[in-house]
Formats: sequence, C-alpha cells, structure tokens
Amino acid sequence: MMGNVIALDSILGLGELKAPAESTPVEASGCTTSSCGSSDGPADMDPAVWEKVKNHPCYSEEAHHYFARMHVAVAPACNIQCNYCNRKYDCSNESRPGVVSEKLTPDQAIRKILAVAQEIPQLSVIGIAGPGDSLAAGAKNTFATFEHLQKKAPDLKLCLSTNGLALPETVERIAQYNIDHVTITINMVDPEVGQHIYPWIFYKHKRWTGLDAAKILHEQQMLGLEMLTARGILVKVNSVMIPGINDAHLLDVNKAVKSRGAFLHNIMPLISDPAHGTHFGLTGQRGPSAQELKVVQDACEGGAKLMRHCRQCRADAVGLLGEDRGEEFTADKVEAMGEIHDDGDARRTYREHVESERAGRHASKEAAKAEVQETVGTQADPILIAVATKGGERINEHFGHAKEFQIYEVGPKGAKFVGHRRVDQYCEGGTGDGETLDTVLSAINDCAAVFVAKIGGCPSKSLEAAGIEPVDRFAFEYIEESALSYFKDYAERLGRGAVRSRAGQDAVIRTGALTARRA
Ligand SMILES: C[S@@+](CC[C@H](N)C(=O)[O-])C[C@H]1O[C@@H](n2cnc3c(N)ncnc32)[C@H](O)[C@@H]1O
Ligand code: SF4
Ligand code: SF4
Repeated sequence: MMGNVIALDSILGLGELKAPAESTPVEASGCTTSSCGSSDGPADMDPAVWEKVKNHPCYSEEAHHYFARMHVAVAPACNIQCNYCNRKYDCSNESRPGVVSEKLTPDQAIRKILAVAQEIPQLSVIGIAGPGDSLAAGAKNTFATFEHLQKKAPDLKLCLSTNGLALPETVERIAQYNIDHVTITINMVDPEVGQHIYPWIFYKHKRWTGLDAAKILHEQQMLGLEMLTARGILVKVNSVMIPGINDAHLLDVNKAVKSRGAFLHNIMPLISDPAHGTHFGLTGQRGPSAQELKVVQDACEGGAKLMRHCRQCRADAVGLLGEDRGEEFTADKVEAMGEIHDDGDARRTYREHVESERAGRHASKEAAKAEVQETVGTQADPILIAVATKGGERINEHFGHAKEFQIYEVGPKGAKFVGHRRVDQYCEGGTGDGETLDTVLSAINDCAAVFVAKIGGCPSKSLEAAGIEPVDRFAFEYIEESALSYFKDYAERLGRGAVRSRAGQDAVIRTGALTARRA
C-alpha cells in the first residue's frame, strides 16, 4: 500500500514531498477483504451512481481531490441575457465563468483535448460551459465536438452546461451522445424573482422581456430537468446566489429541483465588479461573503444534495479544480507539440492507483468518526478547520504557498468538506507579506485551526493571536482522519477550559444573515 501512495503522490506532482508518516490511516485501518482493490463508494450511494460519479471531480467531492476537468470554449453564442454575465470581458488572469482567452472550433477543441490528455493523466471529464450556452445556436459545435471525441478518447466523460432554455428540444440528442452529466443554471422557480435576473431571452424567433421571459425560461428549465432525470442522466443544478434578489428564495429552488430528481445543487456566489461591465457590476449589486453563502447552503441541507466544492471555473479551464493549467495549452503551444499520441494508457494506470489508494478509505473514515463519538459523545458542536492541500485528500501544502484553503466542518457526525476560501499567496519569492496575511486571517476567521504541511514562526504567531491554531503535526496525512483526531483533542481541551469555543461564532453569522431575511 505504501508503494502505491508514493507513486500516486508523484503522479499528482507531489514528488518533492516526504512520504507519509508510519501512522498513515490507510495502513492503520488495514485493507478490509470486502473493499480491497476497489473503492465501494459512500454507504449512502447507489453503486451504479457511484460508478458514474467516482471519477468526476464536480459530481463527487472525493473525486475532486484526484481528477481533473477540462472545458473547451466551442460555444460562444447565448440565447438569453443574465444580469451578471458579460462575455466580452476577456482577461487571461481572471478566473471566473464565461471568461476565455481563445474560442475554438470543434476541430481545434479535439486537438487541444488530446494534447491535454497526453500530458495530464488525471484528466477524466471534458465539459462545454460556454463561454456562451452549450445548447444555443442549435448546439452545433457542442455535438460536433462530442461526436468526434467519443471516437478518439471514449474513456473521457462528457459534460455540458446550459441555462436550460433549449433543453427540451435537445434532450434526445444529449442521451444519444452518451452525455451522462448535464448542468442547468436555475436561479429561480418564481418568474417574479426571475424578472430581476434576466432582462431578455430569445425564444422561437422572438425576443421576450420581463415576466414573460422569466416564465418561459422557468417552464423550459423544469421540463428539461424532468426529461433528463427520466432518462437517468445525472443533473447538477447551478444557482447563483444574489443577495437581496434570490438568496432566501434558493431554499424553494432546492426543493423544486430535488422533487424533479436533480442529483446535486451547486449554490455559487455572484461574482460582481463594475470592471466586468455587467448590469449587476455597474449597478453596485454585491455578491455574498463566504460566510453568507455557507448560511444558505446549510439552510438547504436535507434537501437536494449540495455541491460545495465548485471553483467557478473559466470556460477554458484545465486541471484539478483548485488549479488552472490553461496557459500551458494555448493554441500556439498545442500547435508546437507536433504529432499527438494519446492511447489512454497513462490515464488507466493513474485510475488504478487512485482505486487502490481509495480502497478502505471509506471504512477508515467511519472508524475515525466512531472513535470521536465514543470519546466525545454525539452532542458536541462542530468546528471549522481550514486545510492547505494540493490534492490527494492530504495535508500537503505549505501555509505560505496556499492559494486557497479548503474548509472542513468536523464534529461527532464526521468531517465534511463545506467550501473553500481563495486567498492571495502569503509567501512569494521567499518572503511573507503582512497585508496579505491579514486577508488570509480574515478569510479563515471562523476556523478553529489551520492544517498545513509547514508554516513559519511569524505567520504562526499571527494566527495564534487571531485565535486560529496553526497545526503542522498532521503533515502529509489524510485530511478527514486528521481532522477527526484533532477534534477529539479539541473537545477534550474545551472541556478543560483550555480553548475558547469557535462554534458560537458560526451561530452568530447564521442568525445575522438568512434568518433575518426569512423573517
Ligand atoms: C458562463 S456559464 C456557461 C453555461 C450556461 N450559459 C449557463 O449559464 O449555465 C457557466 C456558469 O457560470 C455562471 N456565471 C456566469 N457569470 C457569473 C457571475 N458573474 N457570477 C457567478 N456565476 C456566474 C452561470 O450562471 C453558469 O452557472
Ligand atoms: S446563460 Fe450563461 S452564457 Fe448566457 S448570459 Fe447567462 S451566464 Fe452568460
Ligand atoms: S465550474 Fe464548478 S462545476 Fe464547473 S468544472 Fe468548475 S468546479 Fe466543476
């Protein structure tokens, strides 16, 4: 098992890191006969569904630690206007939806996909997410790309994103091309709300505005969703959270999509800035804070299952979800690569490594949870922990190099990924910047601890002063088992009055935001 772990780390680009400590949980838990050699999936998931999602970084939170996606920008046109979208804005440094550096023809897209596939064995999914709508303009480029790709690299999963307006008329073709995963952006289930988000739509050769536009869009979205789920296609629903417009309404959206069989609900924060030239940006509509987003997501728990690890990628993003390697595969660089040879061997080997890495992990997480419940009980309040990681479900990033922290909620019910916080890298060129450190501290100020592979003395002191414990004793270990082990110790220290409770802080945020709006 240890040999596999090290090989996997090097494939993930973690080769410079030291090998895991002797007490690595996979080894400690052993490999049960029932799960040895393959991962069984979470206890609450149908094995057939797990087969479809286990290597999809967006549909499985666990998979996002191991697998990469690639968006190809073959769909420039759109059939509606959202008040938060302006596709004319184009900047290679911007990482947000709708932004691309180069639009591609289907032929260019196929060459680029095969070039990426040759270089990145973690690649498992090819998605079309704009920059416009993948089903606008008759979905010509989208289907041409997928038709060709199926023949060239049949192991890559196909995925598309749409506003849903043209869905009902395209569902049959989606099923025919074996597209197993479809995302629909549904921001409202009430046209009264929708009219504040969509100034117009173009439908049946006519431009519609106001309530009429929102009503047509809503009906098409609901019908499209029902048609897809009836065919067993997994549907993820994206909702953009727009404070004051649809934030409290997203609970109704969650219920409506769950009742129609949506597999996942991805509530994402509005990104809004006057510089983007969008209606919302220019009129000062703000996006929610990470904490406000979490409040709404938490309020939806128990309904449609939530996706909380979305990175709101560009329409030409390449790589693991927390990274974007698009710059390595610009048109001129792909052209310069000469003959491309992709037989899928590296991907097969990589997937086998991941399978053996995952074998026994679900059992090991359950065992760690049971231990917490035995020592702490089942009533203790959960805490939040920020984690510096670059993949593989391990704590394997230095504090100063982290561009984001993954946030885990940990308590007697287990350790659960609940979001990520993007930050500016604290340490660049060997020195730390005080101002950047302040922004990192405020990004994770609701966390009791930050888990890192390594951290310097100076940021450690600032974190401690802010009430966030820097923890490097779990370096290179698995995140969830480490978080549960930390929680056991934390609860014990809390009982002795040795640490201040952080759970109350979360409750204050909760009371301040959503409950006030709902009242
Ligand atoms: C660029 S769109 C492309 C796919 C399709 N046209 C759609 O809207 O679903 C991909 C996703 O980005 C979201 N998006 C676009 N602009 C955004 C913004 N300013 N803030 C947050 N999400 C945004 C869309 O709502 C959609 O869920
Ligand atoms: S549907 Fe998608 S591409 Fe079209 S305007 Fe809205 S966000 Fe932009
Ligand atoms: S935007 Fe979200 S759902 Fe789409 S590829 Fe990125 S992480 Fe996955």
